[in-house]
Amino acid sequence: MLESLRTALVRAKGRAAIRMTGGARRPGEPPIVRPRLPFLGHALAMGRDLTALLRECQREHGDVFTLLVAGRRMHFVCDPHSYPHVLKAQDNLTFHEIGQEIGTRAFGYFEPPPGPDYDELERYYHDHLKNAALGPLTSRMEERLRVAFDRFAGDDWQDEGLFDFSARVIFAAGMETLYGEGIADAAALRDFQRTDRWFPLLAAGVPAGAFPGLLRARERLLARVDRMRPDASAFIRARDLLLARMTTPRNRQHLQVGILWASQANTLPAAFWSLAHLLCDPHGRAAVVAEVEERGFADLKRLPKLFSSICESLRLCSESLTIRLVGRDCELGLADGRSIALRAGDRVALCPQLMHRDPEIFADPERFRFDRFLSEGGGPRQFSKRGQRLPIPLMPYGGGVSMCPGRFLANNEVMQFAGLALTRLEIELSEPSLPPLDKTRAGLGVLSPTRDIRCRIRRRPARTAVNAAS
Ligand code: HEM
Repeated sequence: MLESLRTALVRAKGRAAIRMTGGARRPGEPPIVRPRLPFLGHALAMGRDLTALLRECQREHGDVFTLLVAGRRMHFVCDPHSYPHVLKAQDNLTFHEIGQEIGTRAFGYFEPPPGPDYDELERYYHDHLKNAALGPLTSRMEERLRVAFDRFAGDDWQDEGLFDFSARVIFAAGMETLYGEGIADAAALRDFQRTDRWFPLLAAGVPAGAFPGLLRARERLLARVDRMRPDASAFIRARDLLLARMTTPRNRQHLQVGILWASQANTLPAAFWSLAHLLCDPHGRAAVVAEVEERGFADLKRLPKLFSSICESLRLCSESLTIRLVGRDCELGLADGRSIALRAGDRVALCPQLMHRDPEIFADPERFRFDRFLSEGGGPRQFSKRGQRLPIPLMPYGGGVSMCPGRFLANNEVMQFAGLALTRLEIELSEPSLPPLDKTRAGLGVLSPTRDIRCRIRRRPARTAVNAAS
């Protein structure tokens, strides 16, 4: 009795030590970067500038180290050659629980129970967001973008914030492509932005009830996506019908709002940066405009310069973490032949932003070069580190089991947005350089600018309009 009490006390003390300071390091485990603040650990420094913190730790401790984040041990694997080792270790490293936790915290939904219906729900991403299904979505997006550009830009010059303008256009077109015409008015964008603003805190575990304005905005979005609209995309309609069979009406609404967030939250800032980078690069802009003018939008694969410039923008503005939960005590082999010991309950994280800004991989990494991802043979451009080709040099969409299922649609949307904006509009920036990234959302996807950038915009007069885009 006394013995088991003592064991329980020792275990509780061990757990408390881990939550406060990371606990003792066991043989084979990565070095622990001891935090200054107990429990919160490195969470605040991560919120200030994640990449700077990781770079500093990497310099001091090498390519693998452990940080304490809100009471959890998080092992960062920073050598990009080891990324596939983490992504493929699916027997020991899982994502499902992490995805569920974030979904419940941020959007208030609970996952429907496992079973054949659930597997079908997961398959919908594959059946409706890629391959043959992409054609109708992409055509619809182009049509809705043209309508949105006409709605938000006139024949006379108007002063605008470029971020604000881009968000209005891409939100209206993207939401209407998925959910149906007329659904994305100004109030919908406001409600979306209200819920998005609090996403980092919700994902970190602050209860939604702490933000009454958020709850009201969420309630209005739930009502907005509630109606099963006949002109919604096949993806949304199919999910609606399946969810109606699997879960409560209320939970169905929450799950559909989750998809709304996923489809917009990164696309808005990505669209802004893709356009802004090209506007600041006269050579890149001219090359992309000439390509679009010559080839049009009928086949986006025939626009490699535009595609390369979108990849380059994503390289510079995306800062997502790919996180896995360690299911049981195990060893993880790395690319250099070493193994690290992992404990059940720990987390393993990849931060592709370190790779994206590594000068050994991308020369002059802070500079936007529209043709960086253009290869002479037309295939994907190869990049290497330490003389070895990198298997995944660009990772704005995450990787492995949690890789963004909307990535093909997202690439197409951003290409169409930037290509149409440059060929249908005249845009003059009032400032020569772009604002810095807002690092407070680092780890959660594409970052917004710290402030908007002023510009003036008008529709391109008819005689100078570019043929392909008119
Ligand atoms: C430039 C735009 C986009 C970027 C950069 C982006 C990036 C990401 C990333 C990094 C993740 C998480 C991966 C992880 O945790 O490992 C994700 C998840 C997801 N994305 Fe995207 N995304 C974009 C647009 C879209 C679009 C247009 C859709 C359309 C429906 C979409 C649907 C989703 C969904 C449903 C998930 C959750 C998947 C899951 O939990 O298993 N995304 N996205």
